[in-house]
Amino acid sequence: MTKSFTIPRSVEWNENYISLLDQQKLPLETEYIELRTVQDVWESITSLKVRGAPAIGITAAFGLALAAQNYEVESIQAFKTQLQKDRDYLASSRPTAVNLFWALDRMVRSVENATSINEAKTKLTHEAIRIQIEDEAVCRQIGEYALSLFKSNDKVLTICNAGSIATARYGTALAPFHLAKEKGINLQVFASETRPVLQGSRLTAWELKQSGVDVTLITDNMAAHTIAAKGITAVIVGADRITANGDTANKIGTYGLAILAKAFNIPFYVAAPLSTFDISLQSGKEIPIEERNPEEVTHINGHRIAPEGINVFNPAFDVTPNDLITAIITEEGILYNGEYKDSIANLFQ
Ligand SMILES: CSC[C@@H](O)[C@@H](O)C(=O)COP(=O)(O)O
Repeated sequence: MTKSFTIPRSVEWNENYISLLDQQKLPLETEYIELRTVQDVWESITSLKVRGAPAIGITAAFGLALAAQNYEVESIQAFKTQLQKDRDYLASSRPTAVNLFWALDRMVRSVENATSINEAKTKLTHEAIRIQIEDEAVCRQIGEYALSLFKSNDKVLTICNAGSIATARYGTALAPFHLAKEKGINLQVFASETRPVLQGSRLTAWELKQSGVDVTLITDNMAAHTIAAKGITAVIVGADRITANGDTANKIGTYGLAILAKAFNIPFYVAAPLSTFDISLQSGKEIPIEERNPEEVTHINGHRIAPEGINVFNPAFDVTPNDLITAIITEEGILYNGEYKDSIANLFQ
């Protein structure tokens, strides 16, 4: 029996505002907020109301289109100067997910040849909509390729939320689970809660449950025991930036799961669109890793759980070296360990 896809879009364009699913409020409230200024957009990205690499890029693209609608400038040159300023401002909202810069730069490029302000405004809106529509198709294709790596009754571990709400639709690492549900294939998912801000328990558990996927929540420190006790057959994760050699930045904790997968001799998959690759960087050592507010570690839901004045280290991402990654699943196909340098270069020729 097939089942249709029910997860709502997390970002919607509405001509003079952006409607955004506030991911900070999930799973307790499904609330949409209205972003009306470029500052609203910047704040929503920084505060994780929208998060997940492709969704950040989509929101920023709409943010630039939105900002440009209100420019009070007299010439197309002045328009482009203001656009570049807003591009740089939005680019400062988060440093690690390369989709943010990819989407913003694509927006700026889309008006390179515009000769009038009206033409440029229309082009920006169309480009942002295209970025969202393309991402949905890309995610579905990633899901199909990823699903081909699993068999019925597999038990798969994931971390963070690389799901529908982190993209235009379907997600990357979660796409195969949504598609399996549509096709009536049974996959069992184990979601790691993902401290400090709990994207696994708040978002992945919510999203997969909404979709009717068989999902079990664990805390992050239960991963090794769960792999052994439940017979996990694979790990799949998303990505925020993949360098030319296949090194992959993703949510903090991903690297540890890759080491566990190797220790247990099970495959470790990364699922990501081409917009997440940064081939200007040769290795993961060059990826800027965001460090966030210590309060994310010392507090849960506004409640202090650590002593006042404690030293805190709060990196939001880690980098998994390419040799620990069994395969990288893209919309163009599956890239395998040992060939990343060549296969990634080929993708961008
Ligand atoms: C399809 S989303 C891929 C990644 O962006 C995701 O795995 C992740 O690490 C998100 O981190 P977040 O800090 O929630 O934006």
